[in-house]
Amino acid sequence: MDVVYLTHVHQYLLNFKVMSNQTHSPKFTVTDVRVAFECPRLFYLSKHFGGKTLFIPPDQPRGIGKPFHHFASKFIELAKTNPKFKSLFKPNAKTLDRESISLEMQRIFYKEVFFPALQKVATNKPENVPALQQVWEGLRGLINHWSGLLVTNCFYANYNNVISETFFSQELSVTCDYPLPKQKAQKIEGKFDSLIRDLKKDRLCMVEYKTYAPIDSASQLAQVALYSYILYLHKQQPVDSAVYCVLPEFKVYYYTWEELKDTVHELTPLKLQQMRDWLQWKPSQPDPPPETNQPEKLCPICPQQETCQRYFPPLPLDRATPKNTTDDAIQTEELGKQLETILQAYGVGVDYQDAIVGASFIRFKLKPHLGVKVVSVVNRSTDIQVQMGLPNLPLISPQAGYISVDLPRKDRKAVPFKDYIQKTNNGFDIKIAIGIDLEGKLIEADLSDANTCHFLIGGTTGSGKSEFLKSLVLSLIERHTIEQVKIALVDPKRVTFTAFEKSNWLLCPIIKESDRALEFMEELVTKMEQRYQLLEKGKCSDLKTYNQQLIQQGKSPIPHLVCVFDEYADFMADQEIAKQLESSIKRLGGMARAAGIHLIISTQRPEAKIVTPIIRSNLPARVALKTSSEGDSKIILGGNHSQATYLLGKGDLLYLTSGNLSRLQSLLAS
Ligand SMILES: Nc1ncnc2c1ncn2[C@@H]1O[C@H](COP(=O)(O)OP(=O)(O)OP(=O)(O)O)[C@@H](O)[C@H]1O
Repeated sequence: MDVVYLTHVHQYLLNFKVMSNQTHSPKFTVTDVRVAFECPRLFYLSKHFGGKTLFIPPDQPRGIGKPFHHFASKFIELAKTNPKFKSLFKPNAKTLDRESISLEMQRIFYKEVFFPALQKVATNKPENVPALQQVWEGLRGLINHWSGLLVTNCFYANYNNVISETFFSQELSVTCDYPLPKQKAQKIEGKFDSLIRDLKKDRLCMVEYKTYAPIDSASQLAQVALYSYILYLHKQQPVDSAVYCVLPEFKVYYYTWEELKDTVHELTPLKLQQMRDWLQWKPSQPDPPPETNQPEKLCPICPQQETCQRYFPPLPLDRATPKNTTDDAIQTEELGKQLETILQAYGVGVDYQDAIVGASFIRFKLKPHLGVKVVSVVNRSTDIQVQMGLPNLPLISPQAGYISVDLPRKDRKAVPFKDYIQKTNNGFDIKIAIGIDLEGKLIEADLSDANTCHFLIGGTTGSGKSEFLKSLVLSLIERHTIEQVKIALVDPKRVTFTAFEKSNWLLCPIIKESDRALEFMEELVTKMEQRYQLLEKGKCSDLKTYNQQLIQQGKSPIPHLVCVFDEYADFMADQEIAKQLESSIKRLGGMARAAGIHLIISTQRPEAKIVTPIIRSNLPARVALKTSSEGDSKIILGGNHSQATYLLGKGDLLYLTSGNLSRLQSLLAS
């Protein structure tokens, strides 16, 4: 045990003595409330011993929060006082160009404030320069966003006042006595980053900056809801909230006061009471503050991991939660009942029917009472997330006879490839493995079927797209001979398909360059045309029948060709290449199935300009792994299918074929 830790414990015991003599409760900050939502143990440790409380994902920058906050408020200060900023908004609002205003504001701020500071740091502490460069990246996004707001506000305010009316105030300390049951109250203090006004909406908005992408959106919501509430008390008017995540890329999470006001009263009193109870706990007592309900996500990046492990050692075995199936079933039943109760509390009457435990999530079946609309359950997804402490919104969908609410499993299981796919010969059926359904059944797609002959696959980084593509290719290899199928792999990232580099099933070496990819797509078109001529001669409608004919004549069949194209967005940056690629996909998509040629095209960035309508309409089957937005999900799955954004990543996927959407877990091949 180190000395610092022992000193902390000693300090704590002293504090504890003082605290336990107090009759009134300790003060909480809004940050304490956020931390308590994220992890009661981290809350406890930070209140007693201090220390860091941010869960920063490992790949994101550290130590830039303070300088970022400093420069963000410097920017507002400069914008309010420097006449050059004002003059940018002098022309008629209709003629203002947001982009050039943004660049000009960045230029002035860089010259007058940021660059001198950077120079100083470069001279005195050159090791801090990279961090400052990241700060600048974040500031650019922020200034860009604000320029948009200022331009809009110019329609509603005189150019002279628009800046001061927009940036209402900064870094303001606020406090309130939050009412608790039995006439008690809890003092809460907080210091928010900025208060701005959207003149179009005629709304104040509290802004929190974050220099990393927060892991737990539920606690973020609880935090901003509390700020909005305190500000509402102070200002006596509705106050929206926004979280600006400035890095790794600028993103705004916006919550209206109407969305927040219920949240705050539903969540805060119970949490405040729990926080008071947790703080009373002493190491010698039973029932310490519980661990976070997202241990998999948060514990590995906990800033006080070691202290926590020392302070809250695992329970002895006889007290640890038993892990037998009866208890699992009881827990599932309890969760189902909890869902029922939560929805009931919002006036949404449902009956919990039963649950199916899948590899990565549990599907709860809820039957809405007669007259209860499905949408009223869907609309409560944020409340379910917050009340049940879920890392993401749950996926809620109407099903035949019930509404399904999918909640993530804490102990999710991988589905090993070898358990489902054995070396077999599929004969003329060219099938690929998609994943395992809730009943544990392998779902496959037959590439000869017009609905599943070509695939569009999308998913953000970490969604499990590469693993999915690998298991798909392996399922072809394991069950088909090289006479039945040949595979072409296009891999601009150069790392996805390395395991297949020497495979006998490859039609040609793995394609990594855009020129070669274009050439190859042209070759596929030519091959398709040649095959059509053969089919015509043999009077066959497709390759399957033609091959049957060949085999009857004692000849070798012609193999199906499956082209798996990873990250094709990388090739769409160049307009000329994009056009040619699109034209090949169009020709192949429309006709290649009959010739036994199949396209499986995947992208990490399913943006409209990459997944163009032509590409979409020629790739009928879709697989969406977790996407980074609802919009991306809609682009892959079409229509209004925004669900892929609520998937859990790591191979959790939605498979759309002939209008049916199924949630599957992809196979993991070692
Ligand atoms: N089917 C699966 N079952 C269990 N874990 C999986 C599965 N698929 C992926 N994973 C896990 O998720 C992580 C990310 O997977 P993968 O590399 O395939 O993601 P990706 O979407 O291709 O992301 P990137 O584009 O960043 O490589 C992997 O480390 C892997 O361990």
